[in-house]
Amino acid sequence: MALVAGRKTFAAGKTLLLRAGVWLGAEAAARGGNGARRFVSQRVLVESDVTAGIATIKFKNPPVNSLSLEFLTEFIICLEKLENDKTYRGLILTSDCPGIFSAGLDLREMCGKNLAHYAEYWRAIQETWLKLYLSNMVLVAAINGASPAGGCLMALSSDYRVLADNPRYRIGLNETLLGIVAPFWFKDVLVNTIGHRAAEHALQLGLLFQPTEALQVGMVDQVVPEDQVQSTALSVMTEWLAIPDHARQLTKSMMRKATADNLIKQREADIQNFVSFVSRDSIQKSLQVYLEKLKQKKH
Ligand SMILES: CCCCCCCC/C=C\CC(=O)SCCNC(=O)CCNC(=O)[C@H](O)C(C)(C)COP(=O)(O)OP(=O)(O)OC[C@H]1O[C@@H](n2cnc3c(N)ncnc32)[C@H](O)[C@@H]1OP(=O)(O)O
Repeated sequence: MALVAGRKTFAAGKTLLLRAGVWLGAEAAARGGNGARRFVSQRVLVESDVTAGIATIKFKNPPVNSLSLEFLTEFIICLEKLENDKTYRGLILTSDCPGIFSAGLDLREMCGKNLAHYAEYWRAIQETWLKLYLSNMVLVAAINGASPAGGCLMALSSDYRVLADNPRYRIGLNETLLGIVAPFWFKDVLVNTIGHRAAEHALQLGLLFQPTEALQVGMVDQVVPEDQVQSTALSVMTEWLAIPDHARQLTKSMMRKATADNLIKQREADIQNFVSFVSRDSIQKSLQVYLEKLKQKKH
C-alpha cells in the first residue's frame, strides 16, 4: 500500500493538503461476486452494493468518531468518489464505533493551534457539510450512537434519520454547553428540520434529546430497536430509490439551495469569524475546561 501526499481540489476552488499518511494505502478495494464492493481507508469504511446502487459509509475514528482534520479529509474524498460514480444512488451514514455515531468537532483541533490551522480546519468542516447537504444521492443516517453537535449536523444533513432506541444515544446541537455558539448554517439546518420555535429553544439551552424526545420534536424520523437500525435504513432507502432520480434531485435542490447558498456566498467571512472567535482567550479557556471535564469523567 502506497502512502499518498498531494493536493485535492475542492468544488469551491480551494485546496486541502492531503498529508502524507492520511490516505493510507487508501483503496484496498475488493469486489465480491455478488456485486458487493469495499473501500478501506483508515478512518472511513465504505461498503457498497453495486447491484442496488447503495453505499454505506461507516465512521471509524475511535474512540468517539470525532471530526478530526484527518477524518474529514478521508471522508470528503470518499464522498466525492461516491458522488462522481453514477453507480451509487443512495448512501447510508453510520458508525463502526459501538455506542457513538459521532462526538462532533474534534475539540483538539480547536485548542492550542495556530490561526492557519483553525482556518484549514473550518474550511474542511464547511466542505464536508456542503458535500453532504447538497449530495445528489439519497442520504439516510443510521444513527447507532450518541450524536452531539457536529455529529447531529451530519445526521440533520441527511434526507432521513433512523435512531436507535437507547436512552444513552442523545442527539442535538449542544454548543452553548461548551460556551460556544453554533454557526448560522448549523442553526439554519436545525430550523429547517424542527421549525423556528423548537430550534430557538433547543439551541439556546444546548438540548441533547433522548430518542423519544428527538422523534417528538422531529429531529429524527424513526426510532427503532438498536438491532433494526441498519435494516430499517435499508428499507427506507429502497423506498426513496423508487422515485425517479432527476425529479427527486431537483426537488431536493429546490428545498436546500437557499440554505447552502447562504454559506457559499460568505464562506471566507465565515472562516474568518470562526478563526477570530475560536482563538479568543475566553473561548480557548472554555474549550479546555470542557475537554478536561470529559477526561475527568472517567476518574
Ligand atoms: C462565529 C462562528 C463561531 C463558531 C464557533 C464554533 C462552532 C463549533 C461548532 C460545532 C461544535 C462541535 O461539534 S464541538 C464538539 C461537541 N461535542 C461534544 O460536546 C461531545 C463531547 N463528548 C461526549 O459527550 C462524550 O465523549 C460522548 C457522549 C460522545 C461519548 O462518551 P463516552 O463516555 O463513550 O466517551 P468519553 O467521554 O470517555 O470520551 C472518550 C475520549 O474521547 C474524548 N472526546 C470526546 N469527545 C471529544 C471531542 N468532541 N473532541 C475530542 N475529543 C473528544 C474524551 O476526552 C476522551 O478522551 P480521553 O480518552 O483522552 O480521556
